[in-house]
Amino acid sequence: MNAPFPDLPLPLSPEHTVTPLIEARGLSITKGRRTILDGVDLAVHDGEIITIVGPNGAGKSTLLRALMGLERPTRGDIQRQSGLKIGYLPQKLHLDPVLPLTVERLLTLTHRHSPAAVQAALTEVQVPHLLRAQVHGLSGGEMQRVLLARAILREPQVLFLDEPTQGVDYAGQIELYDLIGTVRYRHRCAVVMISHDPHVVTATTDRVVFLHHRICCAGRPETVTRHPDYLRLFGGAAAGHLAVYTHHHHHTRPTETSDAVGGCDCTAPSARPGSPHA
Ligand SMILES: Nc1ncnc2c1ncn2[C@@H]1O[C@H](COP(=O)(O)OP(=O)(O)OP(=O)(O)O)[C@@H](O)[C@H]1O
Repeated sequence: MNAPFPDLPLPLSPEHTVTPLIEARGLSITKGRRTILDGVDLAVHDGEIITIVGPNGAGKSTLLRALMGLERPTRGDIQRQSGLKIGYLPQKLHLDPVLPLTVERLLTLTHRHSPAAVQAALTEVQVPHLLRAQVHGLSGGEMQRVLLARAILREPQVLFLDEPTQGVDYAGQIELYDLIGTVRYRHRCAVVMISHDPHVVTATTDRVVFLHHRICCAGRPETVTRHPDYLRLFGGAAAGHLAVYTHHHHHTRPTETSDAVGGCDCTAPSARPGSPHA
């Protein structure tokens, strides 16, 4: 596994370590009587890869959508750098299974891009041959690469990826995470992604945020994966996998990421009134 562009230090410039691209403070979202997010503080800095992990229904997609501005906070606020350009790979794309749709058309459906740009994006995600393929005939891994191409075509400053490796086998997942790492360097963008498989992702990320409606712990992958709350939910096997698949990217990170923070009460469901566990 080669580290892409290992000589390029990140974050990209000192001022970016000070002013985040996006910052959520005390973010809470309730739907009906359910608390989906509860007092989440999270800053996204230029050039970093943040991975949000957590069990089903923990609020990961809701947090991603809130950071993008697609969900309104019930409490707290989210600051976004003005004119911020984002790219989004959604968890589900609702496409009419009856209508024929080529990859080329999918990539230009909502935004105009030159044929050269479309071809370049497909080449970057290593599926240049799929330009004229029908979307409905793509494999899971091909579809995720096409959706990644669609997201990077917008030259985003922040790339939001909601489970980018779903439907992809284990070896394919590692390749895809490597590709995401390369995209981050090539496009100089931050990446915020959700993963269901903390085993694989930990080595490709600068910072892991372990979410269970609130942030249970956050920090560098090797620290979070040893956190008692993390081990309680994902099991000790996670730490073992980390040893198998480890990158050694030599770049700097914002200082706040240097240690795991936080403590989770997710094993004490009824601890707080109005908690989502109640
Ligand atoms: N509009 C809504 N109304 C009521 N509940 C909702 C709504 N949207 C999401 N939820 C609930 O909020 C919880 C968090 O959903 P979310 O999709 O953010 O979780 P997640 O961590 O991404 O889950 P998964 O890993 O299964 O994709 C879920 O229990 C979901 O059913």
